[in-house]
Amino acid sequence: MTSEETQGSVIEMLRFIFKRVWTQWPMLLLSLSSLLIIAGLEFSIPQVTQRIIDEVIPSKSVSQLSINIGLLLLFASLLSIFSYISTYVMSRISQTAIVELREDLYRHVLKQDFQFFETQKTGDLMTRFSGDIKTIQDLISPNTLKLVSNMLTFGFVMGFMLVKDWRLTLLISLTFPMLYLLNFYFSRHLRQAFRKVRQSTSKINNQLQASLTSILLIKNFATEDFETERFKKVNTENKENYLTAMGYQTMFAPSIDFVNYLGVAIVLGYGTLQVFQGELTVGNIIAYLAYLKLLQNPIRSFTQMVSRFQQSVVSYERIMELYEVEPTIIEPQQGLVLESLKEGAEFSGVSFGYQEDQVILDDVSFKLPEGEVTALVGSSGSGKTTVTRLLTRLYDPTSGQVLIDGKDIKNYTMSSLRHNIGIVSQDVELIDGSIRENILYGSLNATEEQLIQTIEAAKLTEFIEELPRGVETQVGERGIKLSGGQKQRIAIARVLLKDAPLLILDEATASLDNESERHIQMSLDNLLERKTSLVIAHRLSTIHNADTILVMDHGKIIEQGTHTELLSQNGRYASLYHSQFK
Ligand SMILES: Nc1ncnc2c1ncn2[C@@H]1O[C@H](COP(=O)(O)OP(=O)(O)OP(=O)(O)O)[C@@H](O)[C@H]1O
Repeated sequence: MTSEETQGSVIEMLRFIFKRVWTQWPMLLLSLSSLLIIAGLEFSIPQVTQRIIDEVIPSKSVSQLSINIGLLLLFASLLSIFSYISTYVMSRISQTAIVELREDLYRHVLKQDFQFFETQKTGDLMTRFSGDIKTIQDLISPNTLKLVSNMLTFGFVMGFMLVKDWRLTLLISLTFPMLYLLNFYFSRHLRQAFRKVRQSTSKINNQLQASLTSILLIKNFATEDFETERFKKVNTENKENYLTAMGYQTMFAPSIDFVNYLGVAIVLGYGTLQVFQGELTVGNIIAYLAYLKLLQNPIRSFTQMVSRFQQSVVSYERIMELYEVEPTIIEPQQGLVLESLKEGAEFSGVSFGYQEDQVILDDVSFKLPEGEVTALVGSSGSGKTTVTRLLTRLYDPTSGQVLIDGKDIKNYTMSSLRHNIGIVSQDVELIDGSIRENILYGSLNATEEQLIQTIEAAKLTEFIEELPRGVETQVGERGIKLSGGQKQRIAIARVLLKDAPLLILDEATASLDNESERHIQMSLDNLLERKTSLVIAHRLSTIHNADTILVMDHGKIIEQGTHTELLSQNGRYASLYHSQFK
């Protein structure tokens, strides 16, 4: 990246931050006015010191001394009070801005297409939310504001010194270009180094996330050492990147210090010569040394800020990358609200691929008539789950239409469409909470009575009654404390309670033993009787009674009919069926 691009990003970042803090302008104004007062006070204190040395000491006047010491203490206490105000107010501004940013980003990320989450690494997303936002938070900090107050003081002091002794001021100013060059050199390297640190931190998070979510796989295959070795690699990479960054950062401060001492030497050397000639007083030199510090402070904190800026720009860009992603599955401008299902759903000439030039569904057409059970069977990978993803608009077809009640589903608002569809999928997803929270998820207004009826219908009553804490039992992260069948039944209960008119059961009875399957099948049959449904099953025994069975192969519907019709056709369905029941 060229330095112009870097500057562009810095300016964009500052604009971005400014927009976020400006909404709190009264607070910001309060903080800034405190800073102005602080700058004035910092400038005035050396004046008092100089007066004591040059005027009070020769006059030997105790009353003058008391007045000046009193003034010094007054300035010092005001300095403390205003520092407190500006720091506290700035912390509030920063916290408020960051909370809003985090919320905003969360909302933006949740809005993204399903595909975004399938391709994005969770660990990387987490780093952007935690680490990168924290870096921006550090930038909107009291320390940054301190830089503003230092700069104000710098302005006061430079003006004053130029008027007092322009030659000395110019001599000190000679050190400024050196500081600029040092800044320029280090900032470039620091920026690149911190980008690498962030990237390797993301890798660590990804690896952690991947192994913690696949812990069962790791245990079963006893791959702990293998995983630890992989972790060691990314961890070491992170250490090396961090050390490179630290190398630059630690070289940075001493180089700046050296140039600062050069300034001290100039003031002492030039100032003492002037005292020899009677042009300056000792008080002047002491005041100038204090002022030199006030000139150096901003540069010192500026140099610290440079590294913070480098990190922040990297983080800012990573956050912006997230903001720049826009969902492609979007709501219509004035979407129709799907109230309920009247005619049913239909796939009309639908083709689809997850990537360009990929054909997963090839000109698929079929109907899901209202109130009927339609079953979808076919070999693994033939595209059954993909059909359900198009029906719920997780993806849009590349060509053709998915219709509900005769209208393309793209016309409906996303929430009304999804409210009308209930899904029990292959991979049951439970939230980390109680059984109650899991069943009520999505139907928060359900009554206690409805909850009990649902538990009964899903054949969960006995299981729940045996638990010491009943429905309040925590299911553990990702339902780890439950059996596959229990999880499945909770998921079925959740959909039962949602009471959506269109149901998708994707291998809904997959993890159930014969006993529970019979139980659940009964309640599912009751449920299906009144609903329009699409049932995906590998076990053909579960779909005998379906009104229509669709047979899918390599993304095409190759047969269609009732169980008896399809058996008599002696085609693909018949051979699948016989292979399961011979
Ligand atoms: N997110 C994805 N990105 C790319 N390809 C995918 C994705 N999801 C599925 N596929 C591919 O699409 C094809 C159809 O997958 P799908 O899950 O629809 O099959 P299925 O019939 O439901 O299989 P199964 O019965 O095994 O669940 C498969 O070849 C699969 O590899």
